[in-house]
Amino acid sequence: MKSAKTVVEKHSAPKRTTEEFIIMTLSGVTSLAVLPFSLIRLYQQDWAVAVLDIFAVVATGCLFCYVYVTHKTKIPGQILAYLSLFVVFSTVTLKGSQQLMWIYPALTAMFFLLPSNLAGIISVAVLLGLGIVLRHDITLLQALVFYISSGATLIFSYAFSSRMRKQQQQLTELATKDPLTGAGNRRALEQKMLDVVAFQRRESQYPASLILMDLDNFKRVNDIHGHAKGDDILIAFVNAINNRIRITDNLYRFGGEEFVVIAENTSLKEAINLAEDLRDSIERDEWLAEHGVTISVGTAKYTPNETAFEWLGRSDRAMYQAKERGRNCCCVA
Ligand SMILES: Nc1nc2c(ncn2[C@@H]2O[C@H](COP(=O)(O)OP(=O)(O)OP(=O)(O)O)[C@@H](O)[C@H]2O)c(=O)[nH]1
Repeated sequence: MKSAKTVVEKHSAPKRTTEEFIIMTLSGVTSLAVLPFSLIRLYQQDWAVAVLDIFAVVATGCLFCYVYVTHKTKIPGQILAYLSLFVVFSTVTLKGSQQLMWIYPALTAMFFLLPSNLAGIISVAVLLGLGIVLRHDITLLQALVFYISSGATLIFSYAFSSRMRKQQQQLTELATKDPLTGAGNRRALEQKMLDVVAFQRRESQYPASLILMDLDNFKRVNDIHGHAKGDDILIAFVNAINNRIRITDNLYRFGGEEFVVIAENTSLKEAINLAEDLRDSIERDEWLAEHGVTISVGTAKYTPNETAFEWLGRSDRAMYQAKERGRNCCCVA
């Protein structure tokens, strides 16, 4: 059994996610890049385009500040994507083909702000729309150059953004999942506990409980059946627990044969019932029973002003109590 003492207690400043970085870069650059043009349009008294440009500068500036302060990205990303297209489309409609080159950065940005397939569909629709708007303004050869160059931009952006998202997902899994069992790893557990404790300090009316499970006499199980079978048992155990808990509950591997369920919005009574259900489902699992697998369980509800370390420590002590009572049972802190 591992000690609970190494759980990180420090609240580090939240780091910027890739999405935040992308939206802040795009909105910041757009705001600064369009600013001189809005001033030129004002100077030229080209009011319609000046209003559009000033609108783009202010809106993208606001989006930058909003993401900087709140760290939220979903809605700001969508707004930025549609806003860029709207401004480019409107400027081309007002000023003609001389404004067409703005479509290239707008198209590229779309693929990093919206899901790749949606961005692809919208981009094709916008390119067709621009073709209709400019049908009397450009020659056939110019149209051909425009469609081939914008099509190439579109394909490149699609390929690059899809690949980036896939790699990002793989990296996230590597950083947060236990490679053997697929349960959340210790780092993910620590982060989740800090998040839950922070939430509990704001919204204490929603109870949260920890259920700490330790496989009994696992050393002996390994000695009898071999280490490889021991690994299979850990995988089967995680599958059995995942089949029983709610989708909103989270299962983490805390140490070698020690696992934690964080049950949010769950009272102590409900958590005690769940802990007993989990213990029972492992005992009743035919294959696990064949290998003599049982678990000892410690349950603790979050109490106000407690740190994540203290909370986990209480559930750890409850689990030790269960071991002392002869194993294959549940105790409450
Ligand atoms: N197969 C396998 N075994 C592991 C893994 N991680 C830890 N273990 C084994 O789990 C065993 C844990 O042993 P102990 O901490 O002594 O605890 P225990 O034998 O389960 O005894 P109690 O917890 O007191 O019931 C050790 O033999 C570890 O080698 C793993 O990833 N795979």
